[in-house]
Amino acid sequence: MTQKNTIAVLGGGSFGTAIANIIAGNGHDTRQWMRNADKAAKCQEARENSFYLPGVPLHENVQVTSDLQAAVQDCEIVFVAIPSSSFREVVRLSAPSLQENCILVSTTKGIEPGGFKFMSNVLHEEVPGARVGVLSGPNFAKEIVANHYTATVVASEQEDVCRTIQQVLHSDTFRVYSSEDVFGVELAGSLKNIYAIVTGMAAAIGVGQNTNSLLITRSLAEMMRFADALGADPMSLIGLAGVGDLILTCSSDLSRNYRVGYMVGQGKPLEQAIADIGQVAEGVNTVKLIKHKADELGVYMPLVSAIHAILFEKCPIPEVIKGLMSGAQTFDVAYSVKN
Ligand SMILES: NC(=O)C1=CN([C@@H]2O[C@H](COP(=O)(O)OP(=O)(O)OC[C@H]3O[C@@H](n4cnc5c(N)ncnc54)[C@H](OP(=O)(O)O)[C@@H]3O)[C@@H](O)[C@H]2O)C=CC1
Ligand SMILES: O=C(CO)COP(=O)(O)O
Repeated sequence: MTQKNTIAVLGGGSFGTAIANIIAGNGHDTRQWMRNADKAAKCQEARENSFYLPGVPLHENVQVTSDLQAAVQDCEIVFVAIPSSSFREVVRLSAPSLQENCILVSTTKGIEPGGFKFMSNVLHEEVPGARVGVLSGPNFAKEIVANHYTATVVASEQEDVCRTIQQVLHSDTFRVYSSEDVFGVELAGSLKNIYAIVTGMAAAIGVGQNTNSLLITRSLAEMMRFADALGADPMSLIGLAGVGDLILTCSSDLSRNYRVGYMVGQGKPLEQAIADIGQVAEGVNTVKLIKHKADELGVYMPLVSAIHAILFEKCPIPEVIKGLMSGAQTFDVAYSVKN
């Protein structure tokens, strides 16, 4: 029998709601914070987040509130499921009411705009001395709440943080693997969004399975090259947070990033595609940041350059594909366990 905790989830979107339901289902007192008071009241009253996960009952142990300080007060653990663009602002506002020694876990798969900081960096900066973890893996919120068998990864430099989060989230349908490589896991979760846009676009122009397989595999090669250049362990990219999430989001229109790519592939302007999704697609901002970093470091990332050219440089898709197909034919596998 695991200990009963008081746990907050910051974020009223689909993933925050899915995580809150898992925690509550394991018997913990769960508070879900959302910024919009009307939405919070409706969710609390109707026992359903009809805005992001319609038709899914909220577990009775979930209390929804728009009062941030009340949400985090006395919590042993706080999950932060806020888009990267607002993540720092929310953590900063909550900081004064956080219990000393509480565990902070980011579920956000993105990089802060205007710099190159991951959410674990933001948590450490805003709450010095915090015990920090990150959660990432092939985890569509809709499938989690439908109880499809799912696994994820918690990464932390502190082993007891991983163990606690594993206990809090483990259920009959949800498994949590651990990792010490916070940077590798965050990098994986952020990078895969870019390639979900690429494969979504490819699907829209009618490519076959050969092409999809080519794209996913070469995406992984780029991800590993980039991780290596940044001093992360490329091998972390072959776990659930890397390959697992890459396969998931590059193969399904449940992915919002994939859907953005699909719509742009059909000829819709990027801004319109983002508006039509109505939820966060982190990959759009991540493309810009990774392209800039890859250029700075001299890392060869042809797919990142290609999608950047299409989304932000107005390059026609057929021309970009021609460029990709006529590029240098290099080594297939650049890493070996023997090295
Ligand atoms: N959905 C999924 O399947 C998964 C998502 N993730 C990651 O989780 C993170 C959150 O995603 P998800 O829940 O899906 O996102 P959604 O788009 O479903 O929801 C975003 C939520 O963030 C809130 N929000 C936006 N801006 C602010 C702000 N300035 N202050 C406070 N709240 C704000 C929105 O509030 P409002 O409604 O008021 O606009 C909404 O509740 C993302 O980084 C995503 O990559 C990870 C795994 C799976
Ligand atoms: O990360 C996800 C599933 O693991 C969700 O992907 P999207 O953000 O593209 O919807």
